[in-house]
Amino acid sequence: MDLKTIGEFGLIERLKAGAIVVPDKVIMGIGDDAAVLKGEGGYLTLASTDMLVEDIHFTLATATAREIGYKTMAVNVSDIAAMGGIPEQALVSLGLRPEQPVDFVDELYAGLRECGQRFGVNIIGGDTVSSPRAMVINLAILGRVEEGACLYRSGARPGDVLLVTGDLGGSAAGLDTLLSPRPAPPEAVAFARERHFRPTPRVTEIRAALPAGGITAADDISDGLVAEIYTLAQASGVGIILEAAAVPIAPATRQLAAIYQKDPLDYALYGGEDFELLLTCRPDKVAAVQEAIARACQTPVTPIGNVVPATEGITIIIDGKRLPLNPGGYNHFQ
Ligand SMILES: Nc1ncnc2c1ncn2[C@@H]1O[C@H](COP(=O)(O)OP(=O)(O)O)[C@@H](O)[C@H]1O
Ligand SMILES: Cc1ncc(C[n+]2csc(CCOP(=O)(O)OP(=O)(O)O)c2C)c(N)n1
Ligand SMILES: [Mg+2]
Repeated sequence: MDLKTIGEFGLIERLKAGAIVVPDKVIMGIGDDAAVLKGEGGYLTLASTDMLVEDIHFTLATATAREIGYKTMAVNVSDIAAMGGIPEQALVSLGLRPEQPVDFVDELYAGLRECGQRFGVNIIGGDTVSSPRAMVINLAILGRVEEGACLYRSGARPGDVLLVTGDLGGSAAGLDTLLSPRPAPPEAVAFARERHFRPTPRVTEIRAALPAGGITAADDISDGLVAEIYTLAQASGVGIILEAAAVPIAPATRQLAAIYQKDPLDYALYGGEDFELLLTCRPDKVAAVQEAIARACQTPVTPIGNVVPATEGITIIIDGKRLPLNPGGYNHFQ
């Protein structure tokens, strides 16, 4: 049996067995955006890692070293945000071809530091090795969250409202403009490429929202909204109704979808790499959460659906009809 058969998530399921040998400090191991460990001073410790591989996550033909660095830090910070946490420390590991210019690595680190500076993350170590072919950059991140405030994927309950920060599909639209350039309004292209290369991890948003209370679960959108809805629903043992018309899509993303003859909803549902937060919230707290985030920043927070009992399944309302939500999204190996 090869990896294509079981896919990325089938593989991760297998890796869980026997992984924890000293459970004392482990509150959450494999299975959420970050691992959760017992910490000190009223805080839990968060730990996560994400890797970017040449020609899978970026191509050197379309991405600058600075963009690759920025994005590597941002996607990791996003995993800490998805736990409700504050990012703090990073370790960076590089696999580089010997011919790669030194300037490239300098710029990569400029990007890493730029994003690190923005979110208060130190680079405290890492590893450097040669790689015969694809370039690889891995970042491991540590953060912290107050005991009792940590947000898991498993906390959603029937009756909760499904919320999403920002807007969706911009990153996928940006990828189209990079991989197959077509004549398009420069502002739309710039917007979408910014979404693709410099996503904003939603730390400010979630930190502002937590004191309002009522948020029951969180997950960041790396593999696509639908993939994360399935992940969250499965972890929480619930069903979901997604309201297609409510999914926030920026005008620039719609413009590009028209140019690429794509359905903008497809970008938003299946594109991935938006690094927005998918949240569930008790219905009586939605307004308070929205107000708390509005006080802290400009990022919109949009209700896009409802949590229902698992027996109702995972569905989407399109044009007034409730249909099964087709699973899909990014899966390494498939
Ligand atoms: N090779 C691996 N060994 C152990 N745990 C892994 C491995 N790959 C992924 N995981 C864990 O599986 C879970 C799901 O991973 P993933 O879907 O990549 O999360 P995310 O989308 O938040 O990065 C996480 O808890 C992650 O730490
Ligand atoms: C050249 C190129 N092709 C395709 C993509 C799209 N893409 C690559 S990985 C990915 C999903 C997210 O990456 P993953 O490693 O699964 O992140 P994680 O879920 O671990 O956070 C997407 C949409 C891209 N960014 N660049
Ligand atoms: Mg991952």
